[in-house]
Amino acid sequence: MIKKPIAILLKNNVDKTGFVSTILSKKAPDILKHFNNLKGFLFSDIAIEKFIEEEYRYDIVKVASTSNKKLSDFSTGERRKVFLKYCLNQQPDFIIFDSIFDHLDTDSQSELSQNIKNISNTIQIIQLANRTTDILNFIEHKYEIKDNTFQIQKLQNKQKSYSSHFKNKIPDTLKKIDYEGNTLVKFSNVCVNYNSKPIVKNINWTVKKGEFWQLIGPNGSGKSTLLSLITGENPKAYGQDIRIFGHKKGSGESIWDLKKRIGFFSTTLTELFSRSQTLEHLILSGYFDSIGLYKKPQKMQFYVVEQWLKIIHMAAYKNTPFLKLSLGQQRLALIIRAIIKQPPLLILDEPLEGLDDENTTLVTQLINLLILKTEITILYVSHRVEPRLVPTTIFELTPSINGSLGRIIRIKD
Ligand SMILES: Nc1ncnc2c1ncn2[C@@H]1O[C@H](COP(=O)(O)OP(=O)(O)OP(=O)(O)O)[C@@H](O)[C@H]1O
Repeated sequence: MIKKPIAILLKNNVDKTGFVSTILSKKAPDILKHFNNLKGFLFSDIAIEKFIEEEYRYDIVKVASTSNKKLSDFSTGERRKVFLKYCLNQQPDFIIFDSIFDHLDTDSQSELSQNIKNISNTIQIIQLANRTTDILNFIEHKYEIKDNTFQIQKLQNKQKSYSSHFKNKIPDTLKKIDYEGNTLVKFSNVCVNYNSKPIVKNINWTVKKGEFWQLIGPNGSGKSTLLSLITGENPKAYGQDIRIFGHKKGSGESIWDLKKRIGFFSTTLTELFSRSQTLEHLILSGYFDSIGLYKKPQKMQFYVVEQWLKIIHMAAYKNTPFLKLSLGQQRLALIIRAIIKQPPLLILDEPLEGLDDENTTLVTQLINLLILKTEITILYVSHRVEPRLVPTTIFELTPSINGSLGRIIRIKD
């Protein structure tokens, strides 16, 4: 008989990978002991990353074999959908679903919730969540793990409220990188195709100093593609009418000139940091726009990082190798890395994914403070509605057969 589904809330300081591996290696503790006789499968970002790496290393298509497309060529949301199919094909006795709503648009979130509910009739489900609001509403057995003893306790129903992490100010940086102009990004009739499939069509978009934009649209509509045209990582930018910081794309500006003025965070960034650098060095590398730390930072830069580590309650992890931190901690650190130099343009691609309730509050407060106290322009991508985050303007992508079309929605002046 299939036992009832259970949900476990984990704080970001919990070593989730370690916890999952105790279950999959049949060493599950406490109330999970009965899983030790069963075959399990993990549905998570980390599992997906492992398959991406394998497909890349052996140049194979393993997961989406029917479409013959590598996982890396799907958008983050699409990847999760094809991975779920693969997961079910393995016919496990139980599935651990981790952070299920991350990267999914609202329709896909409801579809997946319904799918998991149906699956739970035949396969035992363990849902791992970082945010209380993410726990599936049909799950009655709710628990929490607060630290790396992996002790499982009944989840308290009372929601905790978190006070301000900032005393109305953020750590100052050494020397701000200024941009004199007023227009940071200007797209005129921009179109992108991949393998002759149109992705975005005739995009007209102007981003000005101090604005706070949210980029929305369903999975695969082209949000990350637009951002990669700005950051200089997409060769499709050439030959288009795109002006970044007043320079026309392809007019001779170097990628370093561009990187200097942009702070960038995406959940996919974690994949790039494979060497064993410490948390402190990782954040410091934000001053130099490099993946590793190759220059000696100034004393003041060390000091600023120290201030930030205190704010995010991670001072004790200063010398911990970045890859030893939990995924939520890694993401929080990468957000601070993007902000540390206080660039004119800050791009945050799904900054709240994988954060627990407390860290979500922290990053929300931080974004609001940046908007209130600095001239930083923020482009922010999220599928979630965060009531505490109110962008000034929304750029919405709506898919069409000829590629997604853009629409601007002004919220407030
Ligand atoms: N290198 C590539 N080769 C082929 N197709 C690609 C490539 N990169 C992206 N695509 C496709 O382009 C489309 C847009 O992808 P993009 O990542 O910009 O979407 P998105 O709106 O950010 O999606 P999500 O919300 O799921 O993150 C998707 O259909 C994706 O499969």
